[in-house]
Amino acid sequence: MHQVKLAENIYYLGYNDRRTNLFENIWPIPHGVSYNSYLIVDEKIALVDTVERQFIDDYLDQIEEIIGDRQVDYLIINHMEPDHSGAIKAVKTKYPNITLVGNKKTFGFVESFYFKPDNTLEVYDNDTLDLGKVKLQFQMIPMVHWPETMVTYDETHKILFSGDAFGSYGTLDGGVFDDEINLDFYEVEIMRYFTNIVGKYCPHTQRAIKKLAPLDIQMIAATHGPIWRTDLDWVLSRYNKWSTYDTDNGVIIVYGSMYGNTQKMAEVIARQLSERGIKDIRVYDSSKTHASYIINDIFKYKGFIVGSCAYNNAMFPNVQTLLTTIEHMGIKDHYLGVFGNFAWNGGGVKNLMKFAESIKWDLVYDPVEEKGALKTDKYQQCIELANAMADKLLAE
Ligand SMILES: Cc1cc2nc3c(=O)[nH]c(=O)nc-3n(C[C@H](O)[C@H](O)[C@H](O)COP(=O)(O)O)c2cc1C
Repeated sequence: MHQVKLAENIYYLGYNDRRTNLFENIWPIPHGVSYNSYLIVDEKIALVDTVERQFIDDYLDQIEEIIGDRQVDYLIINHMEPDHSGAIKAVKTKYPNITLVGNKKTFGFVESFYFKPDNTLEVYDNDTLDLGKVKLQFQMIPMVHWPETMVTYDETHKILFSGDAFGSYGTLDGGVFDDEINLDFYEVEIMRYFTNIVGKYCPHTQRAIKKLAPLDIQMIAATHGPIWRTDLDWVLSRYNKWSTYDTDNGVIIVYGSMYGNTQKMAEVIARQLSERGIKDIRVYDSSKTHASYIINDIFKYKGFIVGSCAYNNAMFPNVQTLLTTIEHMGIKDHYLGVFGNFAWNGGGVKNLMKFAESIKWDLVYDPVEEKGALKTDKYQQCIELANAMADKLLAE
């Protein structure tokens, strides 16, 4: 097997998952995902995180191929989510004297998921661990994106083992380091990973970025996606932009429509936005496009216009699911427009307005609600809604 090294004695031990359709059983991963673990072979031997359980056998074989009959002394647990902690039990069984390195919260999770840990090293901010040539330092970055999350910094090689922070969807198809890969592919995958998985924790991400800023980081080795050793700014600048809700001047229009009346309103609004010079307009049918992609675009563009037909006194179910996810993520700082369609007592727009009240985005125009086919009066209001959105965006 190829041995991929980050430094003379630091090995990449990663696996590509091209079988799983939904990450966390929610988010589509048509281009798969990698689970990255790292092995540091020094006077002491340390693993940094493990892999998803389907890869356990080969993972243990790979470790043995590198270290022979030496023992692994430390397992550093930056993050306990099972896609990285899945092999902990197997590693402990194979190397029973191993010391688990984590923080106060880590070991509680180890007990919840696997076993009561007996041999542990509890670390705090700035604590260090000496492996011989390699000196490791620990920093806590809670809620990026679990409570126990921490990062491990190799002071000797200036490598940041960052856990899920700076991770990406997408398998590593041969290329492992950023300079081995055409990054256009990851442009989409890394943003979707951030917005889907870490997006709820933007303030925590900002705190983490500021906390890690004083470190001289020459390489970032995350638990998913490429290892960054050449253009670190590529990933750092993007994480910084997204986690500050820094959006561009575009509009996402999402609708829920059974028979096309709500869709028609969406088309009118989209065309008027275009006539006003807005170039980035994305129109999505909530039944067709997974929330993963729509949420991703909400992190890209400042304008969001949502429409729904009335459906059993409520809004269209797929729109409801999307809005619940957006609300739950607490995405901030957008312009909002609302429209819909009904036949008797409504339910769509009424409930869209509840979303508007709770999300507290800037509602640019009164909600537009048509009964059945789009007629002149409401057509005009769709135009005015689009104009109000364009006015806001063009004034930015
Ligand atoms: C299953 C179903 C449930 C509906 N529930 C409501 C409702 O609760 N209130 C209402 O005013 N109209 C209701 N309607 C009527 C639709 O909202 C109306 O026909 C609307 O024009 C559909 O918009 P669309 O063409 O975008 O699907 C319902 C229609 C269907 C088929």
